[in-house]
Amino acid sequence: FVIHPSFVRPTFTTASRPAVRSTVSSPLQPLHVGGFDYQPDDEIPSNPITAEKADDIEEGFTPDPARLLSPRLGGTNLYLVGLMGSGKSAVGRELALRMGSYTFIDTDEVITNLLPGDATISDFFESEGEEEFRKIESQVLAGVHGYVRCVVSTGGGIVCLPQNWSKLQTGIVVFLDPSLDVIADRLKNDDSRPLLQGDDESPKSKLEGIMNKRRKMYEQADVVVKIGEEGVEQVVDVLVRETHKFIDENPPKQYQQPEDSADVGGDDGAKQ
Ligand SMILES: Nc1ncnc2c1ncn2[C@@H]1O[C@H](COP(=O)(O)OP(=O)(O)OP(=O)(O)O)[C@@H](O)[C@H]1O
Ligand SMILES: O=C(O)C1=C[C@@H](O)[C@@H](O)[C@H](O)C1
Repeated sequence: FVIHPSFVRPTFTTASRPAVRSTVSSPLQPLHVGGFDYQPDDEIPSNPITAEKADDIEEGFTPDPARLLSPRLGGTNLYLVGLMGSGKSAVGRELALRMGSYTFIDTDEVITNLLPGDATISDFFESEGEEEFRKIESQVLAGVHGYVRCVVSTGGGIVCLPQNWSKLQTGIVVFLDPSLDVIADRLKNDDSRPLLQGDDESPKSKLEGIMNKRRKMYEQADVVVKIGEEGVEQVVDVLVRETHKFIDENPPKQYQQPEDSADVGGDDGAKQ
């Protein structure tokens, strides 16, 4: 497999390509509609999607909180991390759809599209090894993080390389955390995850070994979504609620004039 770095760019499946990051001056925008307890009279930012929703509010319609996330994020990407089978792709796709103005990107899919012919990630692992895969994955993440308004489903091992965190942390990182039993059950008939192949150990015990090594890294995420038996829709609901909460608790930093400079030339508080 030879992948030239200049080809490591995401290909967008939606008609519109997201704007480049340099157009965003402030990552998180405050929203007058705070979390879920907005009032119908509150001002909604002038964005075609939320403006349309504002009319709905006046008619007593409750807007989808997922829609309300977009203006609060101001273009900031959401990165979903977690073990293989935790639902990053299924949940990420549904989330982007419900947010309305966000594009879904799956880094595993971007990598697969870069491989020749019908080659799969498992083929790449077999022929080039995990270390080479991690290099490509890092390059893909470096390409993806230059775009805004994306929900990014990442490969399960993306958290392992410290340099990837400098990219992930330009966005909000969300850890999807179902139990290992749930994951093992979801993947029992799926042979597309190379790290779970081989008869030496059961898939569940392999998952356990991988999780033991990675849990500390996954838990660096900004938002943790514990998952039981919830379906994809419900997981999106919880993710959206927890992300609103995260933004409430971590409001954008406003520019503040340093106290000293505000006093320059004044009568009181002047420096001696
Ligand atoms: N909450 C859920 N309830 C039921 N099934 C789910 C749920 N989330 C995901 N699934 C199913 O589990 C399987 C694995 O999910 P998915 O491919 O989204 O995981 P992933 O985290 O993206 O995995 P990988 O990192 O290996 O790509 C899929 O068949 C998906 O439809
Ligand atoms: O957990 C992992 O290391 C992996 C998860 C998948 O998403 C793929 O990125 C690949 O199979 C490796």
